[in-house]
Amino acid sequence: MASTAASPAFCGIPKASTSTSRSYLNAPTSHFIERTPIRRLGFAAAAVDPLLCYHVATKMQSFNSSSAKPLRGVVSMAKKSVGDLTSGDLKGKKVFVRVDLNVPLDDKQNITDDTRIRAAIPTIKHLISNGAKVILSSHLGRPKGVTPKYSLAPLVPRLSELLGIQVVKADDCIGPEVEKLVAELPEGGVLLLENVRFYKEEEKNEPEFAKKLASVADLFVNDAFGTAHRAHASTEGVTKFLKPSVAGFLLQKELDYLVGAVSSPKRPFAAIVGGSKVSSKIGVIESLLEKCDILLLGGGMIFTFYKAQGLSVGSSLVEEDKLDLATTLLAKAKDKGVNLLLPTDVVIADKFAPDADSKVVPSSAIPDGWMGLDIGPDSIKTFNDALETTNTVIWNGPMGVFEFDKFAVGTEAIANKLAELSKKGVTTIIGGGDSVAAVEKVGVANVMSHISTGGGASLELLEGKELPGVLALDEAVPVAA
Ligand SMILES: Nc1ncnc2c1ncn2[C@@H]1O[C@H](COP(=O)(O)OP(=O)(O)O)[C@@H](O)[C@H]1O
Ligand SMILES: O=C(OP(=O)(O)O)[C@H](O)COP(=O)(O)O
Repeated sequence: MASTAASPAFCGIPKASTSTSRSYLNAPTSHFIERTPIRRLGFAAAAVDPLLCYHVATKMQSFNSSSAKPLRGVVSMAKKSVGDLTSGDLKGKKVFVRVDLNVPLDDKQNITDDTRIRAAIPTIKHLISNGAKVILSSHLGRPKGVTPKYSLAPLVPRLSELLGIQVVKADDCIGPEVEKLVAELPEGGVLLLENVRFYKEEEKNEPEFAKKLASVADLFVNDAFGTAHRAHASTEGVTKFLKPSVAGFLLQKELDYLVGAVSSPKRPFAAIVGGSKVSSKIGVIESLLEKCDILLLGGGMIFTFYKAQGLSVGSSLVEEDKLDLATTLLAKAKDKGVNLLLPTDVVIADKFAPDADSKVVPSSAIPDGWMGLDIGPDSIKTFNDALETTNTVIWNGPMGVFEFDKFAVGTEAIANKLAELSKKGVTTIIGGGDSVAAVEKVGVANVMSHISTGGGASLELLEGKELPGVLALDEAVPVAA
């Protein structure tokens, strides 16, 4: 399924050969709005060297955006790593491992991008080779209760193939069946629990639920960087019941790069925010205004801003309860002198489909019944000109519904621009499953400075927020000088 030719940027992870766009063409609209369908990763598997830096900076504070000096206030908080654990710590031990296997599945439950599975492998292999009994936990999508299409069952064959052993799958994530399967697990065996979000207690981080999850294990490894910004039972709650609780290799690598990159960015520093998780990400814009010199908005994010300005947006994606926030953000950008650019033209469609009728219109002229699915050519030019002046760019969220070729132009143009800038020495950071999928689709992922598995997580890091899934982990024992 996967080619074996690993590019330098992918640091040893075999690259998937699956197509990422066609497989979404038959997906219902809700698929695109509800969850991020494509996951890609860069560096993760790379350095699974236990002697890597364990000092993970997890806490950042505000800094002055207008300053050309390095950003200040990054506090380093060293976290214990799975690489710190000896064979003696692991052999025969039941290890609860939180991974982010939130991969896209097509209508037939085929995995259309296995990057996040591949990204999880190094930590799991390390545990297996040290004789641990591995209990894997993940979410998939945003199910409301038990929802068969969000079962983790379709992941078992690929996981088994990549690990070279048969992974056992539980039908639940807690309860007697799980206890029995864990009891039967041999040293070096792997059990995959069912989607942890089938329980509402997961996202509520209910202690009793966390206790039940933890009850089958001896220690905890968190390797789910893409979910590290969520204080959920399986990311944060279980740490109250499992000691040690340590960082996995992927989590560690992501933080090592991202914290360094955003603590002292070369300026001008630009952020590009798009995609469809508007309510999750619009709040990030406020803190980006404190940190960035240029802010470019695209994707499904923009219509809430247009509507807040009194423009009609047809049937485009809008978060009605964020209109006031959008107005405030526009005013704040002006006050702070941040160059916040909204697209001046958009590609609109008469339906959410790859074969929709489409046309380019000014942002102020979206007719009723039409929806904006991409940024237009004038906007691409304006965005490219603004990006030309930058020295660091972080991008999360596609500029349009790039899964449909007709609406992929804006996203592909930005991907190409960032590739061009990267080759000239600009630091380019791409975060989020779909954004990374987009640069992959264009074939320029390899030239970017950093490819991250987490969109929301990387933005929250940039915001200066503490990631609860990291904060809850044990602190590293200081190394003697
Ligand atoms: N104008 C738009 N309307 C609806 N969905 C959009 C629009 N622009 C982009 N999207 C969708 O946003 C999704 C990605 O959003 P998001 O999950 O926030 O990004 P990431 O996975 O990179 O973090 C894609 O599936 C894309 O189709
Ligand atoms: O896909 C994810 O985040 P991302 O789209 O921000 O990269 C993670 O799996 C977290 O999913 P969530 O945003 O449903 O908590």
